[in-house]
Amino acid sequence: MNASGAVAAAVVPAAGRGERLGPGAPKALRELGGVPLLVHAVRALARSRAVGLVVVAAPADGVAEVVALLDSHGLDDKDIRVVAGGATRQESVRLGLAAIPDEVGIVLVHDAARPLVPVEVVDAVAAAVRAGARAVVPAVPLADTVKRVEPNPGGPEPVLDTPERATLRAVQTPQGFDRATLVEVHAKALAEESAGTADAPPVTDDAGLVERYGGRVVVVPGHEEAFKVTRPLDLVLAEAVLARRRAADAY
Ligand SMILES: Nc1ccn([C@@H]2O[C@H](COP(=O)(O)OP(=O)(O)OP(=O)(O)O)[C@@H](O)[C@H]2O)c(=O)n1
Ligand SMILES: C[C@](O)(CO)[C@H](O)COP(=O)(O)O
Repeated sequence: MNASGAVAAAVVPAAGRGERLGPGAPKALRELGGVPLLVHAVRALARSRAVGLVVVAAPADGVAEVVALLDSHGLDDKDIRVVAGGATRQESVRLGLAAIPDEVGIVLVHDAARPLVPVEVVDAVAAAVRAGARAVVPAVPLADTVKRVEPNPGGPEPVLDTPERATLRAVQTPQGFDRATLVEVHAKALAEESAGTADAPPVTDDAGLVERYGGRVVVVPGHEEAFKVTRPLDLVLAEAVLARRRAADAY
């Protein structure tokens, strides 16, 4: 714990291209309400008293730009560091993690692409790790029925089965970890990839790595406004949510 009472550091992977959002700047630098997604995401973390340090993994050719951007949005008084991200989300997280001082025991990983996560979710995830869980994910129940299919791009896809919806959750970030656990699973994954012995498909989140190596992951309630800006319609929704918050003077 540092002098401010904060117990956790956060890694913000922000080095993605945002291909699904369409042509333009890297997604983290695209604007929502006139402010880059990354700035919203960092502010959301900085609002939490649990978070004492934020490490941003920026596009590799955009580190100086991201430093200037964060400064110009008044975030220069926080402990925020910027490192070069990698070719995959997993690599960006690993590079961010390497920049966290050894004494930090709890690490949150939060997508720059989830700009509107409420501070209550950040606090709840950090509190669950502080209470002893090694890996914590916020998640929400699904609104749609989900079917597993045999992929057949461009054609009809035979349905294999329908998982029971009550047992499914859509997983968000920040995900929270005991630091040693997160460092260990990232190191194992890197070793397997380097040796060419990885025998499972790449994971899409950090908790997935913990699961892969036999660790226990628990879910806490997420929030519908913590959705990820992935496709153009998500940006339309995010603008509406932000406008509502601004009208309510919450921003
Ligand atoms: N090489 C990468 C790829 C992704 N990310 C980050 O991981 C988060 C979640 O990824 P996603 O939303 O899938 O972002 P992109 O990879 O940018 O999206 P797309 O797949 O549409 O290109 C984002 O904050 C993104 O910037 C990252 O830091 N480094
Ligand atoms: C980490 C994540 O946001 C949890 O839902 C998600 O797995 C990222 O996946 P993506 O393929 O990078 O969109």
